Amino acid sequence: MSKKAFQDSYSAEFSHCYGCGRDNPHGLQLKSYWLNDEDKTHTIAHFTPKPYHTGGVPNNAYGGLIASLLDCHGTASAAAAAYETQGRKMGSTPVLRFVTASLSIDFLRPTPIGEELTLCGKVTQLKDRKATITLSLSAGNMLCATGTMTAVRLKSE
Ligand SMILES: CCCCCCCC(=O)SCCNC(=O)CCNC(=O)[C@H](O)C(C)(C)COP(=O)(O)OP(=O)(O)OC[C@H]1O[C@@H](n2cnc3c(N)ncnc32)[C@H](O)[C@@H]1OP(=O)(O)O
Repeated sequence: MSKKAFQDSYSAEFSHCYGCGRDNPHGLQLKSYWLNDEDKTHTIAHFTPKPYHTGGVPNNAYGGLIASLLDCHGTASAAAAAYETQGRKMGSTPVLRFVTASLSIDFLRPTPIGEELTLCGKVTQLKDRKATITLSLSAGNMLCATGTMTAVRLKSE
């Protein structure tokens, strides 16, 4: 994908996140995007779990991995939506950076290892510093997990 990922617009100080930091060689380096340029309401990311991401049951991904992926996709989606609402280019200052205040996940069925996963997000509410995001994770047409997140924008100081 040639488009710039949301996380690639994070400033250097925010680029070491375990889940999505481009400067963390030990991390997952998740990259999130708008689903398409016309409809900037839905976000998407992809990730293929490696064998060492197993939760112990052979060929099934670790639940913590799924939580990490949804965590980073959700906060990135919140940031993108906040910039969009303000009509600003992502990454421009003052920086709009969100952290997870709460994350609830339903693990609907086992998530396979070695298959490309699709993460989807939608910011359903954005009010002052608080965003509500609905999330999903699928393998092919199989919905494996859904989530709801509250993300809070960091104060500028
Ligand atoms: C940054 C780089 C990007 C990568 C991010 C990856 C995602 C992560 O893993 S982030 C790490 C995990 N998260 C954290 O460590 C956050 C720890 N918690 C905190 O720092 C604070 O509790 C924080 C920032 C969430 C909220 O504190 P504070 O800034 O004082 O917010 P506060 O003014 O109390 O509340 C703001 C709004 O959020 C709501 N809120 C705060 N906490 C919660 C919560 N746990 N659940 C639901 N709503 C909440 C409040 O009710 C309030 O809403 P409203 O405006 O409607 O009244």
